[in-house]
Amino acid sequence: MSVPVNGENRRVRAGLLGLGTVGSGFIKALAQNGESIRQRTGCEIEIPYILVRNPSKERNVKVKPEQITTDPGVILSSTDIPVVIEVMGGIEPARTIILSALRAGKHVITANKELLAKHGPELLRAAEESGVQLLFEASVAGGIPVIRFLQGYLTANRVHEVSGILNGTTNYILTQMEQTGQSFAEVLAKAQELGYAEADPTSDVEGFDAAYKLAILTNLAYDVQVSPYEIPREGITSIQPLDLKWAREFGYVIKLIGRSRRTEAGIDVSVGPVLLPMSHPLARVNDVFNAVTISGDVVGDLTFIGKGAGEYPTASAVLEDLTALLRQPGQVLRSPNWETPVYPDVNQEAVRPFFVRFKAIVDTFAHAEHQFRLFITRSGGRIVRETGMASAKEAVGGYVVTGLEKSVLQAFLTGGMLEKLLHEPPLLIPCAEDETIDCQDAAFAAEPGLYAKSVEFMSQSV
Ligand SMILES: NC(=O)C1=CN([C@@H]2O[C@H](COP(=O)(O)OP(=O)(O)OC[C@H]3O[C@@H](n4cnc5c(N)ncnc54)[C@H](OP(=O)(O)O)[C@@H]3O)[C@@H](O)[C@H]2O)C=CC1
Ligand SMILES: N[C@@H](CC=O)C(=O)O
Repeated sequence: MSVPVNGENRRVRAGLLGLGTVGSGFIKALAQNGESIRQRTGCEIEIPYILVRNPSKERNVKVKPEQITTDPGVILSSTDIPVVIEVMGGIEPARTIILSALRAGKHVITANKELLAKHGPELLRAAEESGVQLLFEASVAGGIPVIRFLQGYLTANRVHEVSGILNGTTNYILTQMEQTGQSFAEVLAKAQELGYAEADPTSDVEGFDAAYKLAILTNLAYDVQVSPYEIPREGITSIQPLDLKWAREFGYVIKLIGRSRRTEAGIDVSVGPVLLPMSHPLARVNDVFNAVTISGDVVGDLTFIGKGAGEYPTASAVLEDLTALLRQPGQVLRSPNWETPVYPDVNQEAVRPFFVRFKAIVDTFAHAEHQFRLFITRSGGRIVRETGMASAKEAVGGYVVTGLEKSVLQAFLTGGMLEKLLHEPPLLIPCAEDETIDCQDAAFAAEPGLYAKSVEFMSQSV
């Protein structure tokens, strides 16, 4: 099914699947910029049908009642609708509808990272077989054109690393918890209100959403197929305002980072919280902003920063995909090749600094801490930063430990005697490799006690 080429001054009908945060943003942005899009592409965009689940729901955007439908068939069977825009989310029925649209010769634009990460190869194959485009700029990092960059520009480079802040909700939560001291639950509710979070926010806070996006970026960057199920993943639900406060006192901020790197053994890929030194370029990327750094062998490092969620940034990516189709209805971007499955290289064990926090009732804390110090010294590690506080009932300590592998620390913290002494599971977060730690280690060696601060027991509650 063809889309009119530039300059034909024709009307293009697109079917919209979903009228939630992104769908409404799309309609509003189209109303705002439809005329300038027409001038630039020669096409007037018309949305004859919008698929929703609940037709009687009140909408925060103006659409005509006759546009609303609950039947995807009206869009799929219309021969004068060459483009389908899927912003409904979830796997089914989105997968079946997109496959039907592609097989019916319609171009598809989607924001659905979960679907792409889990079923991307099947969808891309269907698009190729039908000679149509499957565009998905909005699926990663909201308004940042990172897909376009990987797929449309970086063809001559060999990319060796892709990393960044890939989830707006968690970045918003971490920033707001630190800056306002509000609880996790309060800030999450605000992120939902702002339209940043997924329909089930577990996907955001447990790191699934970032893993889907990282799988898409990894597949595009290295022409492989990494399953999101294989990506080692940790979320932010165990992080408390106190951790963010102490991290800052130690010279860090906590960010949820997705990172994939080509190694000899395959792809080293992971999603999880990391303490970034304040000097790190991503340390100042706050609130709903995302950042993606791509490292190519010829170009070096490129970092993109922009809003990663919310109605307008995401609508912008969807609308840009649509205008790209109108301007260039043939092959818009390099065909992705996601046919070679690779398994993440999960055996990477780096000796790097780690932030550790544990809590115990006051009576047992001193014993727990003594065991911890003994273990660190005997294992050849060092505590280079420490702090703590206590109330009448419980005490908590925060530390930066160097010289040990994660598995060694983890085995001690979660197994055996220490666990029995603790109030709640301990927190263990890696710190980004950075020269400052080495410098501080040197100072610490020269002047013991300069950085290791004795635990202050305060009367305020923990
Ligand atoms: N929110 C964001 O910032 C971003 C979201 N995305 C992705 O965009 C997609 C949409 O997200 P978002 O707009 O936030 O989601 P919402 O939950 O706000 O909206 C989903 C819309 O799809 C409709 N819908 C859902 N399931 C069905 C179904 N089975 N049949 C018919 N209609 C259905 C809903 O109908 P009804 O209104 O009647 O319930 C609703 O209008 C998701 O894939 C998400 O991951 C990507 C980037 C950013
Ligand atoms: N829930 C997602 C929305 C955009 O992809 C996020 O918070 O990043």
